[in-house]
Amino acid sequence: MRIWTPEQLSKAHTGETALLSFLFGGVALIGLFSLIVGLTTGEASFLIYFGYGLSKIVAWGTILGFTHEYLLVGEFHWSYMSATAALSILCGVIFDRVFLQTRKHTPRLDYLLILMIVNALVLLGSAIFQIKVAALMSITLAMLLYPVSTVIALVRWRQGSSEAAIFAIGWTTLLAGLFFQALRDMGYVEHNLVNYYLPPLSSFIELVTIMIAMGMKLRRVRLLGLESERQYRRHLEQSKMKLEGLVRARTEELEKAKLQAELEARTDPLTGIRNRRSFLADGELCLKRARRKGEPVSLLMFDIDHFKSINDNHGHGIGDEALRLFSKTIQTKIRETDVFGRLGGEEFALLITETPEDSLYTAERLRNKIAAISLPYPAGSVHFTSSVGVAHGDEGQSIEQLLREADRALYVAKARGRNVVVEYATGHKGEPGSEYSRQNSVAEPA
Ligand SMILES: Nc1nc2c(ncn2[C@@H]2O[C@H](COP(=O)(O)OP(=O)(O)OP(=O)(O)O)[C@@H](O)[C@H]2O)c(=O)[nH]1
Repeated sequence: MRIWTPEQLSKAHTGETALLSFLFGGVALIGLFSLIVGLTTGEASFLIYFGYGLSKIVAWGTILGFTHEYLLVGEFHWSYMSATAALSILCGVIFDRVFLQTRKHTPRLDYLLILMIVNALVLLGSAIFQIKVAALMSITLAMLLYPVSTVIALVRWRQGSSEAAIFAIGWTTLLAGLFFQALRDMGYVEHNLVNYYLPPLSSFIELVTIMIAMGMKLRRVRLLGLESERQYRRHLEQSKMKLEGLVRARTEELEKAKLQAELEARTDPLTGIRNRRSFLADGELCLKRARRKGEPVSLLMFDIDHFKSINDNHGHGIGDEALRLFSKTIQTKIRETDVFGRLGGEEFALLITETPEDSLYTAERLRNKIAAISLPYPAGSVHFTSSVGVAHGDEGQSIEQLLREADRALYVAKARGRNVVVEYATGHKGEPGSEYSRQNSVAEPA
């Protein structure tokens, strides 16, 4: 028993009021802060924490007697304390499950938390229906199960969650406060002002500590989000580069295929020289260029003599080889600017920028080279000759006209016994028999 002087009483009352304002104000502030963060970030744990803070204000307000003093004046009943304690336990355990993600990471221990929730509901029911025995049993079980959250927090810490360690400190502080209160209520600890407010203070410290743990978790989640965003961007960049590489490679492939297709469209597959279409196109260009420069142009048309008999006597393979050797021989003896092509079958054409005399000399030279070809054959070698018709582009003819003229000269060459050069003489047009003025006895130019 202690007798207070009025000053002592006033001083103690002021101190008590300051402490209570600090505790309840602090809890209210934390609750409000959680509500705002929960609403702005959409984080469920902050909203539940707001409920937890609110339930603490109600529970401690009732346990410390303020509810009966100010709200339910003259209506004290034990069940109020049980009901508010049940609500506080309920909110606290629901928060633990969400914050520590026990269902996902510690599924077995999670059953104990579910048991705590069920027990809290039983306590609430006992309070509502005022069944004292059930309430006492339920509150005792709740106290026994309280350390489970600390154990789970330590397990989660071992699993790598650093904020779980802070949570464990906070929850253990609360445990210590509740244990101390139980000792005090059972008479093991002295009933004084400090001991009276120690449990709510520990509950307050728990609330602050867990708030820190929540901040840590929020930061970690934010960093994880940033990291995964960075990884996603990097992945996107890599995919983009890969795709660009693929597109580039595909474009190059298509470009190559296009060039190849163009080449094939212009080339005779057997001899590798221009085909008829390509010869006509390039020949026309060559004609125009020569006219623009004032250069003379001549067209030489070749036809291998008795080619059918080569096929018939030695086989089609040798015939093909003869065509290849023929075009190779001509190709190696002409200039790069000359236009040479296979018109079809055993017929070839060559457009050269030379004077009529020089072109006849070239025709004769080439005819001789062809006659000298020796195509190896298992039973010896194959020889062949070629007749040549020459036309000169001196009257502005088109390439087709020149070809027609050279073809007529070639026809005469064949008629004259083959292996000769015959020139289409434009100057004698209209005079029958005299238009093919020259043959293989053309004189070499000086
Ligand atoms: N091996 C082979 N033969 C071909 C090819 N193209 C055409 N020929 C053959 O060439 C021969 C041409 O025969 P003709 O038009 O009668 O002429 P030719 O036997 O040379 O007689 P002349 O021209 O009068 O001297 C035909 O038998 C064709 O089948 C080819 O690409 N390869």
